Amino acid sequence: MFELKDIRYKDILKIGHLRIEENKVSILTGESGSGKTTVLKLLNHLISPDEGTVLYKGKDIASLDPVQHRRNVIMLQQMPAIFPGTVRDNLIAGLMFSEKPVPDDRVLEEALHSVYLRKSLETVAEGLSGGEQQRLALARVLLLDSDVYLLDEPSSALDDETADEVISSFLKKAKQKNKTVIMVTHSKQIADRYAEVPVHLEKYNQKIKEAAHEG
Ligand SMILES: Nc1ncnc2c1ncn2[C@@H]1O[C@H](COP(=O)(O)OP(=O)(O)OP(=O)(O)O)[C@@H](O)[C@H]1O
Repeated sequence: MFELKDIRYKDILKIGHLRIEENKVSILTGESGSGKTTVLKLLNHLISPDEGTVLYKGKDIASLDPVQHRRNVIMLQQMPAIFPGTVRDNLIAGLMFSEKPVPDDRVLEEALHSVYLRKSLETVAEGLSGGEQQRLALARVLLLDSDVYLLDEPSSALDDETADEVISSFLKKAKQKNKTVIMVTHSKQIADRYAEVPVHLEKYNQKIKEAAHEG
C-alpha cells in the first residue's frame, strides 16, 4: 500500500526501505522523538521528504492531489481537535469537510458504541473528559470510511482496560471492511496484542550522536 524508499527528513528521520502492507494493522513503536509522527505525516502528505520517495499504491505521493489523498488516507492527530457544539456536531464535522452524506442518528450512535463512548448525541463535546474526547475523535474518523487510517497514539488518554476495548473494537470494524491501519503507540500491551506487522523506529539523532562519540 505504501513504500518508503531512501527517505530523509531533516535530521529527524532516515529510512532505507519500508513497505506497509494493505489490509493489515501495522504498529509503529520507538522511543519519544524517534520520528513516528513524522512517518504518519509523510504518509498523509502533510510533509514531503527532503530526499527519497513515498509511494502510495505504486504512485509517488508527490504526484497525487493532496486533498483527494487525505480523503483516502485519514490521519487522526495525537491531540485531535474537538469543535464547539455537541457530540453529533463533532461526529458529522469530518463528513461535511469531506463532502460526504451525513448518516442518520442510528449510524452515529453505532460509531459511538464502537469506541465505548456511552454519551448522547446532544452532549456538549467540550465538557467531555480528555479520554472521552479522544474516543469521540476516533468515532469521527471511523465514520469517514477511508481506505487507510493513520492513528497517532489513539489510546494515550485511556486507562489500559478501556484502551484495550476501544482499540480491539476499532480494529475489528476496520478488519471487517478490509481497511489498512497504521497506528503509533507507546503501549507495549497494545503493540504486542494487535500488531500484525510491527515496525520499530530507531532514533536517528541518537545514532548520529553515538557515531560522533565513537569517532
Ligand atoms: N517540523 C519540524 N521541525 C523540526 N523538528 C521537528 C519537526 N517535527 C518534529 N520535529 C522533531 O523531530 C523529532 C521527532 O518528532 P516526532 O513527533 O515524529 O517523534 P515521535 O516518535 O512521534 O515522538 P513522540 O513519541 O514523543 O510523540 C522530535 O525531536 C521533534 O521535536
